[in-house]
Amino acid sequence: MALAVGMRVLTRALLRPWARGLRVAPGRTGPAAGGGDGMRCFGSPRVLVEPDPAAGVAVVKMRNPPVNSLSLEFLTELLISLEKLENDKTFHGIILTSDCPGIFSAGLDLTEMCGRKPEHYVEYWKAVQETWLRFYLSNLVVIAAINGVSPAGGCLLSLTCDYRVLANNPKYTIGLNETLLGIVAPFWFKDTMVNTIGHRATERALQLGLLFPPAEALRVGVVDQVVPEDQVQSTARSVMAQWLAIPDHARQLTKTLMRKPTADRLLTERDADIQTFVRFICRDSVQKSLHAYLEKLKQKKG
Ligand SMILES: CC/C=C\CC/C=C/CC(=O)SCCNC(=O)CCNC(=O)[C@H](O)C(C)(C)COP(=O)(O)OP(=O)(O)OC[C@H]1O[C@@H](n2cnc3c(N)ncnc32)[C@H](O)[C@@H]1OP(=O)(O)O
Repeated sequence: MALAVGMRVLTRALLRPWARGLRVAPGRTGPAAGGGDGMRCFGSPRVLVEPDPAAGVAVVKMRNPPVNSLSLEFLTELLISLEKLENDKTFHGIILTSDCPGIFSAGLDLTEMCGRKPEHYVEYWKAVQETWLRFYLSNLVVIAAINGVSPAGGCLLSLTCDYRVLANNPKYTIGLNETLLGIVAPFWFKDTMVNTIGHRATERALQLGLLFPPAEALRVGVVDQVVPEDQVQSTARSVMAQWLAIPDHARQLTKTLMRKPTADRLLTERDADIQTFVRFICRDSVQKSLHAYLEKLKQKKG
């Protein structure tokens, strides 16, 4: 309880400067808006929220084209949407999905980690930490409907969810591929993966930077279910119904029991983790690797 309140205060303090100037998307009644009860879609430029109040569920669609890279602004908007839904007693569950065809999320925004000042890296890393903490510890049931490729930070975001449904498309790979970029997944990325697939599988996946296609992702346990692409949303909804049928207080306390030790490790080492990130990302060799990787992505088109 104290942790939840502390985190809210912290989020508000962290978000205030970034949130300035954020526009709320004009409301419209969407197909998932719960029929005739008049509740409208809301959100922000990069996050569309489709509420279904009758079910107590909101579909949160990431729409930061072209690849839903997790920029500072996008993370801020995601956090604001999450907080808004958590504070509204109508909602007990969120389905996190993408509005960008074929891409769940390309992970952390490489342009936030390249050629910037150290102060920017501090601000960015705080936002990445906060996003992980808030999603990982959310009292809501959070289900990822993974309808696209999901490397690195995109995979991490899905690992904060309580359940992952992946579309069965061989292009939709998922994993923590940081080593392929010449960077190292921080301890809390690693811990989240260990909690999901175990130590040995994580050791292999992280060292080799493995991006698992659907069948492999299911076999190793990175995702809980693989379904035909046109059934991802409906499957996420039926899974949500099962989770929401459990007495909420018992489920929430159990989630906290399972996840708090992992979250506490980052909470106690937060500042040190920021320093580690900034020192690491400022290294010439790391900047060179990231620039070269971004260049390779751009040249792929040519
Ligand atoms: C001590 C701790 C230290 C460090 C820890 C740091 C942790 C980092 C974790 C991360 O998340 S790093 C990011 C890892 N992400 C990736 O490796 C994914 C890279 N992207 C791709 O593989 C592909 O873009 C895609 C498979 C996601 C999509 O492919 P496709 O549909 O063919 O699109 P394009 O490749 O043409 O990309 C379109 C456009 O978007 C830019 N872009 C792609 N990914 C990112 C990204 N993560 N950040 C920023 N920008 C990205 C790409 O450069 C293209 O830009 P244009 O200007 O050419 O349009």
